[in-house]
Amino acid sequence: MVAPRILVTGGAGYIGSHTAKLLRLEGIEPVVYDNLTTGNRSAVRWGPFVQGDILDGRRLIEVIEAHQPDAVIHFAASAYVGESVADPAKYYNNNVRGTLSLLDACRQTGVDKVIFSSSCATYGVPAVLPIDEATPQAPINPYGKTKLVAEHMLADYAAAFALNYVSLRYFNACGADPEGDLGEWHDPETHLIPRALMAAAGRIPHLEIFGEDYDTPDGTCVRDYIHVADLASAHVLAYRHLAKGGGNVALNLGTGRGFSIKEVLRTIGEITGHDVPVVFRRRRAGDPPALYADAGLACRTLGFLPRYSDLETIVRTAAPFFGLEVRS
Ligand SMILES: NC(=O)c1ccc[n+]([C@@H]2O[C@H](COP(=O)([O-])OP(=O)(O)OC[C@H]3O[C@@H](n4cnc5c(N)ncnc54)[C@H](O)[C@@H]3O)[C@@H](O)[C@H]2O)c1
Ligand SMILES: O=c1ccn([C@@H]2O[C@H](COP(=O)(O)OP(=O)(O)O[C@H]3O[C@H](CO)[C@@H](O)[C@H](O)[C@H]3O)[C@@H](O)[C@H]2O)c(=O)[nH]1
Repeated sequence: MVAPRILVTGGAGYIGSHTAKLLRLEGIEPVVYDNLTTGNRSAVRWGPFVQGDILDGRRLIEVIEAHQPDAVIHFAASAYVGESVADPAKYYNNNVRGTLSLLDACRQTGVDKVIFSSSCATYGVPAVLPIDEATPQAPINPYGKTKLVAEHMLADYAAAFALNYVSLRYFNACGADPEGDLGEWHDPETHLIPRALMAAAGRIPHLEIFGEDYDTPDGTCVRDYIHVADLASAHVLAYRHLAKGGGNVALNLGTGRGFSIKEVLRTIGEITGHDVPVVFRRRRAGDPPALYADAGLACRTLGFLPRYSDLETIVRTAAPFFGLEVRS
């Protein structure tokens, strides 16, 4: 039997590169399609690389015709909440227009399975926690709105054309490849855990904490931190679900536990032996106070069970990329 092949848009990025590695280990060839705006060429090591933009529909069709993938995993997007508030045009263009361009290329070439990177940012400020998939989706920032539009596009294309999909609503991706091959390499880096590790390592003078006056137990934002290796495994499971004729579905990918910024910093101090120097700033626009998942549906539908997503393992795997030793 010929090995399955998957087109991985955004496969040079953080979550995409970890997923490409796992696909290869699982006997599936990842063909990475990425414009390298935030991704790294050096992170593409487990299959062919094509440099291209999802907005370029003609090129997408050429690449799909050349490689004949069985499915697409669609990571490529602009993905910063704060930036999306300042520059919504960038987000509507890349995330909405880009996804439309990709879905049209799939339709024209007969690719009928799509796994999409959605986000808990589509829920906005939920009335009830934890967030299950029936929670109303009312995003409060342009980034979350573009992800919600893309989810709607998938559902409408699936209803009208021969398309099957899984939308995966990730909570906060973090950590690094447990074997040390890949990490989170963004420039500039904006995410909490890498910024905190940079501050602990003395690479930046301090971590800025955006808001200490939220209605949360210690006043800082609460998030559900899910290890990137667990996210990668969910994509393999989602592909297998579609390959065996499983139905269209949107699933939360989280742990079910929320941690405040201060709790994250405490774990970093314990594991690395370095305190994180902090300064407090005002709230960042577009941030909900608390987000954590009810992750039961992904478990029931895909058999998804996080293995690496405790804060200690997250910090242990990520810290070495910032030159920090971890305590045994
Ligand atoms: N990091 C998180 O916590 C998180 C949480 C929820 C959802 N997501 C979603 O997961 C996906 C991957 O996120 P990430 O953290 O790995 O981000 P990332 O920035 O590391 O990866 C995105 C990749 O897409 C590529 N890309 C962007 N626009 C493109 C375009 N027009 N054409 C081709 N390639 C393009 C980038 O070069 C990069 O390699 C995104 O869709 C993001 O919205 C991320
Ligand atoms: O230097 C920093 C960086 C972040 N934060 C705060 O830490 C929390 C987490 O922020 P960040 O790591 O930037 O993640 P999110 O803004 O939650 O967004 C990430 O997680 C979302 C799901 O929650 C994804 O959809 C996005 O793509 C991804 O960037 C937020 O309260 C931030 O305000 C700080 O206080 N200081």
